[in-house]
Parts: sequence; structure tokens; C-alpha cells
Amino acid sequence: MDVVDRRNIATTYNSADRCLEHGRRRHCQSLPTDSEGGTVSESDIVTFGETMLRLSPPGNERLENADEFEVRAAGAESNVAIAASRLGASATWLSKVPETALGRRVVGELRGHGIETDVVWSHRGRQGTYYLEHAGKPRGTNVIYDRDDTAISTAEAREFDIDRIQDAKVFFTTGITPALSSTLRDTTLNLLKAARKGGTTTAFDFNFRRKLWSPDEARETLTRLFPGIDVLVIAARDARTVLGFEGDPRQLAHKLGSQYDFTTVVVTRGSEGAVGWHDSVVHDHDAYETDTIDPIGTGDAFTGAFIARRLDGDNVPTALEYAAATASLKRTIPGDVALVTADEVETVVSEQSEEISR
Ligand SMILES: O=C(O)C(=O)C[C@H](O)[C@H](O)COP(=O)(O)O
Repeated sequence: MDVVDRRNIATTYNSADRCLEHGRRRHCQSLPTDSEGGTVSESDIVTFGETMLRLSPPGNERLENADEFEVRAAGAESNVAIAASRLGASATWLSKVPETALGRRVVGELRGHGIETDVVWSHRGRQGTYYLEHAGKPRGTNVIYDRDDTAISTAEAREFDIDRIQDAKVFFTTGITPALSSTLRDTTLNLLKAARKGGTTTAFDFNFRRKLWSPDEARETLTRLFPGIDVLVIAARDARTVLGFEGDPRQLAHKLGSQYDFTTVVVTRGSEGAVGWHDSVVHDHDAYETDTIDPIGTGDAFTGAFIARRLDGDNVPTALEYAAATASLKRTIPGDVALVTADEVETVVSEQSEEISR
């Protein structure tokens, strides 16, 4: 049986079931408290999605020949939460995780990165993993997913604390989540709707993953979510290959912004930076130069930083600048997660980075 159990995850709800039944917390008889009896903190940003265990051979060893793996927690939505928190936003990651050593490993690692976790522990379903083989051209870095029959694939909106989402300033998820199961397609839609209903800004990274579904399936599902999204982040290549839009990134941002009801559209263009559409104006920012150690998680670092800076009151061009700086720093760090400091980001923005700092 799946249970909502927050006992060992920082917070516990005295009357969780009743709260869930009745929806908004104002219908609950007691306020949620943490294990020390304090009030549950509201987060600036709440994210929802799967976090996998990432297994990668050290260096450039091939998977088929690997004797050992480096193990790290990795998932778009937790990566975004961590990047946002590194830039000063308070962040919570929501998910459904198997009550196993692997599930506990993921949650423990994320908490170690300073974000709050609010997890439905499940006695059914697996912990997703992915195998990563780093390589340069002409092979390129390769990912093998093992995420069938996971605990999160059965997650329904009613299992989560909707108050947390409605009390946050931003709710964030990605196009990866609805790719994982038909249940998660409904859940993603319902959580976005609930966020909107509570006045929470919704942000979404399109994040098309060809190894999870086809462009046609993705287009059909994700465009259905668009009316519930305020801030869309999308790679230029996904706007072209999945949505069938044409033009340069500025034109793509403008077309997406005017065709749908987004308040902000950010189109990322890899090593060439990103453009942001807001109030019918398009702004662009180049990527910063970087020596790449690990490219995975660059997009998530960018998005987390963009959201954090917007929450802090930056306009779109300034938020793009900090997002690009955070993304460039991420590429120098092994693992999915942008373990950067706000000072390092400032240094990149003011273009004072040095090869050796002493
Ligand atoms: O692929 C998935 O399904 C994941 O959730 C984990 C990925 O490692 C991150 O999403 C990284 O994505 P980028 O920031 O675009 O490099």
C-alpha cells in the first residue's frame, strides 16, 4: 500500500489525510508541523518529478567495460530546485519514491544539497536509474534509462500536499514527467491546474527526451498542458522538431509567445545562449565560455537560476544573464547538480573569472 509518510522527511502532517481529502489547508483542523513542532515552511519554488540514481563509470570508461560506477542523484526537477536554492530561493521537491535503500539514497542526497523534500513513500514500484557514458565527438555522451515500473509512474495528484504547491510562488515541472506514464500525464495536468487555482506561477521546461517517447506523442501531450503554463523554457531544437515551428531562436520565442498564453518564453540555444520573450519583447544573452567537465544538467542549472533571479525581482534580461552564468559554471562540475555559489555566479557575470583564483 502506498502511504503519505513524511515522518523522516523533515515535515509531518498531524491531519494529513483529512487535509488531503478536503484540499486546501484552511479546511484542516491543525496546522502542519515539523518533527520539532514548528510550522512547515513555505517554499518559493516547488518542483515535481522523478529523480533517478545516475550511474557513470569514472572518467571516459565505457559502460560495457566498467568495473565501478559513480553514483549520484539526478533528475531535471530536483536539479532545478537545487540550482534555484543555490541562488537564494527556498525550494521543495515533490515526488513518489520507493521505500527502499535506493529511494532513501536519492532523498538523503537531495536533502544534503539543502532542498526540502516532500515525498510519498511507496511499497510498490522501482527506483529509476540511468547509466551515463561520457564521450567526446564523434561518439558523444550517451544515456541509457532504466525507469520502467517506477514508484513515481503511479503517482496521482491526490497523493500530494496541494497546499504546498498553492502556497509557493512558483510550481515547476518538465516534459519528462508526463513522458513516464499515462497516469503521470493526468497528474502533471492536475498539479498545474491546482497551482494556477492557488495563484501560483507555473513554470515548465519542455525537455523532450527522444528515448522516452516520440515527437508526435510529446507534441500531443505537452501542447495540452500549455494553457496551464505561465513560463515556458524550451530548447530551439525541440520547438522545431517536436512542435514544428520554424525560424531562428528569436522568431521561435516570439511565435510561441504570441500563439499561446505564456507570460514568458525562454528559448535555449545550447552553446549560443538563450533568448527570452516577455511583454512582447525578445531579449537575448550569449552563453559564457566554459571548459566542460560534465555537460549534463546545464539546462536545469540555467532554468533554476532563471527562476530564482526572477523571484528575486530581476527583469528578464538580467535573469538570463545569471542563468547563463550558472549554466556555464555547472559545466565545470561533475554530476547533474549545479553545486555553485551565488558568489561564483556573480564573478562570472562580472566577467572576472580567472584560471587560478588565489
Ligand atoms: O534526462 C532525464 O530524464 C533527467 O531528468 C535527468 C537529466 O540528467 C537532466 O534533466 C539533465 O538535463 P539537461 O540540464 O538538459 O542536461
